[in-house]
Amino acid sequence: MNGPVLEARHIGKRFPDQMHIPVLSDISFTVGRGEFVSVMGKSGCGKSTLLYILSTMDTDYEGELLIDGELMTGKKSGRLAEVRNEKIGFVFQFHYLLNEFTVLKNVMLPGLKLDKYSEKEIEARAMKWLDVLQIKQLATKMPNQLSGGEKQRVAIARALINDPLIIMGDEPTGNLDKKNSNIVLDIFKNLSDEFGQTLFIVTHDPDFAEHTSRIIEMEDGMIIHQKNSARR
Ligand SMILES: Nc1ncnc2c1ncn2[C@@H]1O[C@H](COP(=O)(O)OP(=O)(O)OP(=O)(O)O)[C@@H](O)[C@H]1O
Repeated sequence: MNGPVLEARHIGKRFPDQMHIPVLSDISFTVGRGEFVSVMGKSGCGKSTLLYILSTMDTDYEGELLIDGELMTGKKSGRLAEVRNEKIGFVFQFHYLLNEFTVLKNVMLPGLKLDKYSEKEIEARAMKWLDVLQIKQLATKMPNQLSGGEKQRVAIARALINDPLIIMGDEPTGNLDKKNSNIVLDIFKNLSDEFGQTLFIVTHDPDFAEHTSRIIEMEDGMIIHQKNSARR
């Protein structure tokens, strides 16, 4: 399909214990193929809540969500899990690598859950991404032998293994020092520029956001501003 990768239509959210205060109100936007979008806003403005809805993990919201032109709202949990596994790659603030497996196996795991590629292909793809991210030499290491920045690069390789339509990130540089944040930012820019990867990243960091192609700015659960950055 050639329509938007992601489309939010008038999304709203209230938590059951605080029904009178909307945490999100009337959030509407689309993300097109190959866009590198960042979402900025002060702590508590609703960024993580929004990402949880966009990634289909929270199904209790107002409005509609479409991924790759398919309406997600009201879909059964089985279909939502399929869409998550096939179309979305996740990168979080913490890497969530499994300490009992090697780097290579960690990157391969989401691929092994799907029938999309054979095990041999998954291994080749994992090695390709480890190479692109310049951590191929770490393939046989265990996660606890890596630095924080290296772990986050492994997490990015893992997010790429199923050739996702979109990568969603929740503060992926939030736990990194400046040097490693810049490495991760360069990786995302490279994925966007060289591979046409669509990226949707929640961040606190204005320096990071400045390098994305569009910034969605939120305040008190609403979008207050959207701007295309100077980058393109
Ligand atoms: N399960 C919940 N029940 C009730 N209120 C919640 C729940 N989760 C989040 N909230 C409230 O919703 C608002 C938005 O929270 P959210 O975590 O989405 O903000 P955020 O912009 O991601 O913040 P941060 O940058 O600190 O991660 C906050 O006021 C928060 O207290």
